[in-house]
Amino acid sequence: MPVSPPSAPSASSGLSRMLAAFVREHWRAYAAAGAMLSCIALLTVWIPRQVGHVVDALVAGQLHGPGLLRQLGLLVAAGLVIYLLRAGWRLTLFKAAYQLGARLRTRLFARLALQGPAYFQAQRTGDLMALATNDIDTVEQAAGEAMLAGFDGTQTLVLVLAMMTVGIDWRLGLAALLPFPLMGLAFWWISQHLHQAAQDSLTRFGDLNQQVQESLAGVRTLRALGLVDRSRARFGELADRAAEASFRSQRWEAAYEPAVGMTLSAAFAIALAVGGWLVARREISIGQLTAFTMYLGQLIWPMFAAGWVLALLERGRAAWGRLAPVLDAPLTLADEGRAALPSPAPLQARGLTYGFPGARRPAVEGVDFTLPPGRTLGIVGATGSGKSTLVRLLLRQAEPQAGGLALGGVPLPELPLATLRAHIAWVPQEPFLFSATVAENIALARPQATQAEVEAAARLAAVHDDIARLPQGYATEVGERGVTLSGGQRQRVAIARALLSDAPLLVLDDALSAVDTGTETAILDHLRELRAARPDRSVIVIAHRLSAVMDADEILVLKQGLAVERGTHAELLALGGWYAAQWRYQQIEASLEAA
Ligand SMILES: Nc1ncnc2c1ncn2[C@@H]1O[C@H](COP(=O)(O)OP(=O)(O)OP(=O)(O)O)[C@@H](O)[C@H]1O
Repeated sequence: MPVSPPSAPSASSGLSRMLAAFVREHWRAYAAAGAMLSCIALLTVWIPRQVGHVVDALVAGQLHGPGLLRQLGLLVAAGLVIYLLRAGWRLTLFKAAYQLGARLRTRLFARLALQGPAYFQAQRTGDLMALATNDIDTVEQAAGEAMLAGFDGTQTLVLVLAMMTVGIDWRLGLAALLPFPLMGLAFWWISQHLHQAAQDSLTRFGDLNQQVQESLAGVRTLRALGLVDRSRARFGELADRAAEASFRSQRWEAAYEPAVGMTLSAAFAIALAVGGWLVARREISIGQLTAFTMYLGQLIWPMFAAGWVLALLERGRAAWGRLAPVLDAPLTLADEGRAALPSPAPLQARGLTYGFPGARRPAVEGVDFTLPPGRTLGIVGATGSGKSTLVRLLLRQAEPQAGGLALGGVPLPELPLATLRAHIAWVPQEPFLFSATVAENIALARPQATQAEVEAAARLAAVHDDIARLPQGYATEVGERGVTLSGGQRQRVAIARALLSDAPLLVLDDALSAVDTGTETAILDHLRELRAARPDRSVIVIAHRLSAVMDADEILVLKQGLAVERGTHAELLALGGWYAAQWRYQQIEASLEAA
């Protein structure tokens, strides 16, 4: 589901509230930048006035050699100071604006880190990535360029208007300003369209990002299925749409320029006609008319600034409209539990029931079990029978609709999530390896672990020899998603990671599916030996291969979410149900393979 933009007014007030809070916090930087801009504005309006005086003095023959040079020197010095102050305010202000970008990115990441899987199922990764990059850049520009250009433009406008009307001639001033209300109307009309265009452009960029993310993640599948051409065409189509949307937005932005140009041309024409008439009547001097037209020229900046600021704010509003719902989205995973975890803590499930949204029947229904500390629970069943759903409920990636799980008698929602996560070491069927060395990947949950501890965990997971054969051994970078390791090696690195974490409950969720039977036996033997050192460590083994659970203290057989059989390996064989049939089948399969 794409990130949906809320209505424009709420985005607008939200953006101004957020920006106001940011300016309050960084008021020193904004005040310093404002003061520099004020000096610039004063110097800017001083220059035409001075030029006017010089022109009048020259016309009257009162200014010669050294005096003229001094005046010119003053004007050059004023230009230089303006240049330095302009550099100063930009440096001061943009530093603050970049801090806003960094802060928003951190806030976004922190919020996303708290969301549960249900949230990510409803969001597109590429869209979220676009928010973290493109949309935040756009908001940052609203806080930097837009705020100060707005301030600068306004104060220049006020000063220039004052100089034109009060300082020179109010009738000439008013006459020259006649075309400006029309420009205001044009600005309003353009910004309405620009908001929509900017929103569209950001959304299209999100679509494009999503396509990049999906294509890169699934590049091998695309190649294997010969879908590269189709994917390229789709990508081209989305890139074209994003470019078109950007162009539409730029086109509306560019519309400010002719509006300013036409208004100023009209103002110049009026000023020259009315000014010429006033000069002829000797009500103003030629120098004053010169200064007046220079002031009119100076209005170009505030006008362009207004267009630019409006464009930046509209784009900022559109971006904030996409960002705010993600930053404020209610958490899909409540972390309100404050109870302490007793030790030892048996795991209990009572009437555990969960159905995925929209599913016709529950994925897990009325499941009961007890796993005392130090014991092993095996969970088996046909594919889709609800084994992984049970683990999801245990990790609180989803909340049961009926019944529940408790650790040491404390219902899971009453425990802080951090406590629950520290209690469980989970190895999924398809573990994720980060772009780091093998050693760092193993030591993920305990970065302070020594090399010897990392190696010991790798030996227990029967992956040490494989790692030793890698080019740089434990220091080998496994690259994005561990592409250099096989599926079975990745699984064993993840098992080593879980064993090193020392959590009291180890959950192997089909985590031995990609290793051969011999390696599986070795790992399970190691786990059994480990039990001697940590007698309170419990293990849940989910497997398709029954040899992985045959030594478990209790085995649960799931069928369409229901626990249909339970007992030890021997009891289940004696029962003659699904387990016994499956066991026989797998034994025959193994002997055929051996032959
Ligand atoms: N995210 C999901 N949304 C909707 N339905 C889902 C989702 N994940 C699983 N299911 C459904 O829930 C049921 C149980 O799935 P689950 O993954 O728990 O089975 P499993 O026993 O672990 O299967 P396998 O052995 O293939 O991993 C299946 O019918 C599956 O289609």
